[in-house]
Amino acid sequence: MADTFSLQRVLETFRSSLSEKKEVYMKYYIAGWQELVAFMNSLGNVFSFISKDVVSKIQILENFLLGENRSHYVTIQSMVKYELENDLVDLTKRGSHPESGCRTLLRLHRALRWLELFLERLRTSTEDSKTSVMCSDAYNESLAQHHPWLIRKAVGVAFCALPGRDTFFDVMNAGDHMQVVALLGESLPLIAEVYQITEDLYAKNTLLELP
Ligand SMILES: CCCCCCCC/C=C\CCCCCCCC(=O)N[C@@H](COP(=O)(O)O)[C@H](O)/C=C/CCCCCCCCCCCCC
Repeated sequence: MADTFSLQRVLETFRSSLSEKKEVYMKYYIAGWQELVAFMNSLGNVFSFISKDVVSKIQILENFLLGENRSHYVTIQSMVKYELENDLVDLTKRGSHPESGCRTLLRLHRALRWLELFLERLRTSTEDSKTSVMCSDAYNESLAQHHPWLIRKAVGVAFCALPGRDTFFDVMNAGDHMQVVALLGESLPLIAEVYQITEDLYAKNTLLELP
């Protein structure tokens, strides 16, 4: 992974994650999250409890991707099929498979919706828009409904430490504000497509509420 965050690279990674058959390659999905975590780490220690959680989930998925059953973890579709056919998923309460690929990826999948909503707000924001408000509105509309009160409070505190809109635009390393807005316009449909494909797959297999 390169040192400097680049929105273009996130875009390329999510683009690479989609196969011709519209399956999602785990390798690139994870790589996309690694880029995003690198960005979050650059924001300071107040976000470390969030990035630690994402990193641990990435690690669980990477272990599957490199492990002895790796041939079943090439795409999200093959992972779901393999884990369900072999009873490797705790479907109603946590039991003998508390860290299945399906439940771990579901947590990142929900966060991808937050990202989509946040970036859309950033894309359409004006000079006086506040990143903390955009971030927390996107959070309340997505991830918050899956988090207990304590996490929601801690996340709310972290949002107050977010840098302003100009800093966000600069760290994306995509040129001036107009270029960033254009690149966000290009990236968002891709992120939305990856999200929707995963959402439909999980819905079809009744996996959207995995414990
Ligand atoms: C393009 C540049 C701008 C955007 C860059 C954003 C970079 C964001 C990187 C990561 C986003 C956060 C992903 C959070 C994943 C959360 C997964 C989760 O829900 N975990 C909880 C449930 O897990 P289990 O207990 O069931 O295993 C876990 O309890 C939560 C722990 C920590 C709180 C997570 C809060 C997420 C808030 C999302 C906003 C992040 C703000 C980042 C600032 C840019």
